Amino acid sequence: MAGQVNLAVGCLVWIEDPEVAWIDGEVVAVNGQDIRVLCSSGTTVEAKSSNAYPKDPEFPSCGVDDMTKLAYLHEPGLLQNLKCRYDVNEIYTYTGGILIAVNPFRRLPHLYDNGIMQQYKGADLGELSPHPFAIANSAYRQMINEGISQSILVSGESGAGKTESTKMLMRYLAHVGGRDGGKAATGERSVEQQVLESNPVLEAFGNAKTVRNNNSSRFGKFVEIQFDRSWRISGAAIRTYLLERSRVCQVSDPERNYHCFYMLCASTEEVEKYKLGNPRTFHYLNQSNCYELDGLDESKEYTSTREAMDVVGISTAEQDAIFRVVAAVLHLGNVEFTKGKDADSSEPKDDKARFHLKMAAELFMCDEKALEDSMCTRVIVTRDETITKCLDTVSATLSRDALAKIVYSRLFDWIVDKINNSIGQDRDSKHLIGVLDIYGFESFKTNSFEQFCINLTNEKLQQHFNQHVFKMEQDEYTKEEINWSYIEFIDNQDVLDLIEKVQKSFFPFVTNLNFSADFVDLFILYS
Ligand SMILES: Nc1ncnc2c1ncn2[C@@H]1O[C@H](COP(=O)(O)OP(=O)(O)OP(=O)(O)O)[C@@H](O)[C@H]1O
Repeated sequence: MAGQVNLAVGCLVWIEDPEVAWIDGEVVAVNGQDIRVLCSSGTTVEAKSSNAYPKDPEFPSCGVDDMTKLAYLHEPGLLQNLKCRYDVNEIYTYTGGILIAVNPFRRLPHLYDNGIMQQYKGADLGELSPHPFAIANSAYRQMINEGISQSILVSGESGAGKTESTKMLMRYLAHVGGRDGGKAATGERSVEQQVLESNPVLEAFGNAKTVRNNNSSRFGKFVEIQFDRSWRISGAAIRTYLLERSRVCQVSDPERNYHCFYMLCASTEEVEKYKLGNPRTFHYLNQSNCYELDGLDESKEYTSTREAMDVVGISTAEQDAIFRVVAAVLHLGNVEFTKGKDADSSEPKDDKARFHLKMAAELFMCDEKALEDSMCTRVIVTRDETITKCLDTVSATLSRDALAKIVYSRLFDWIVDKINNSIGQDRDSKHLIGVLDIYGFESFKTNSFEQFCINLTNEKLQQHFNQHVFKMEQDEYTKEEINWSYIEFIDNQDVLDLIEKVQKSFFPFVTNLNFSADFVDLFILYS
């Protein structure tokens, strides 16, 4: 859009600003490609006309509830609209059939009560103010009217509010499709209640404090809500993707490891039972100086996580087993290595390392020597023989961390399976609504491989968004025979090539861990 409009004195424009992103003003002089702009802040700036974007003089002061109503669809125009709405507490805005949510960072309970849910029931998309309830309602209606399953994608940067939005979508679906009365009368928990109640458990093991978000989901989640012939919820399944495994043994300041580690260390009884202690004494936690979260009592969190586990059908014995593994992972991280007797070999460094090795083995319920060997040696199987090769201290440490990551991610998968078994799936269901909450990414100098994958998938989503919304608008204009210059939407080949490369290089490794099915699905979803 920039540079395509002839600017004359008196035109209103947007100019990029390094501090506030965009500033608006009026063109007061034009000299070829150079323009002088008197900004609304009172300053005068010189700019190239090719870098200026036209500003709509008739832009309504409270903005518009659908971006496609804007005169100019460029970045400053979209941001201005979102900001105007945000200033009057309107955090939701449509772009065609897509809902944009701006994180309010404070509770707005009046937006989500039962009365509001009731209002959206049956209303057409666009009839009422933009809202996640409207999106969920539209998916539910379309499923009924067209008889086909629906999916809702929730995407955005870390801390943008995806999980909160997902919870609102689920609450609405539970409201319109739930079996109120029925099971509740018998004291049994309904499917929708169980799906909502599984959140605290998943968050305890899959969420962590990051720079952006104190409760950041470090995994992607696809919740499938299944419906019966009378369009009532009859089953559900939670599928999780791409748990950030590297966080188990690598945490950068001021972030934290997964919440469950700190909760466990705060429970006096368990600390004694599992020979734990202050989080500062564990290598997997003390790489960062952040141990506490403002306003959060970890020992209370531990109790509520166990209560939430009761609710989703995880027995007390299973809960004990889960936390035993969490404690074992902490002990494992403290097993340091020193050079062994043979060349390029290694062994536990000292008595302290031996103690943690013994504890880890005890808690994993495995043989101590076998656990040591699994870290200090590598077994190579050839056609003719089996060779056991010693590992030096660096390789043994890498083996230890790999083991911790695999154990933790398997534990997470086990918990998800357990929740799914308890909720129960309706194998006969022909219709479902899927909600995909793909976890947010942050751009750091050294992103982990998991973050790299997420960035790729989000980039694909972004492309999908651009193509879908603006292509839809173009089609609409064509239908109405409005003169509209075509934009050609070309898939970003670089991104496609990169995804292909990642798939090829990553799958053999992933297959070893039995995660291939999830990855294939994920990539199919976005490819
Ligand atoms: N609609 C909302 N109302 C009130 N607070 C919100 C809302 N959306 C987000 N927040 C606040 O922002 C925080 C971060 O939101 P959320 O956890 O949903 O982000 P996210 O996009 O899922 O992040 P990540 O990808 O890191 O998991 C929440 O803990 C909450 O405090």
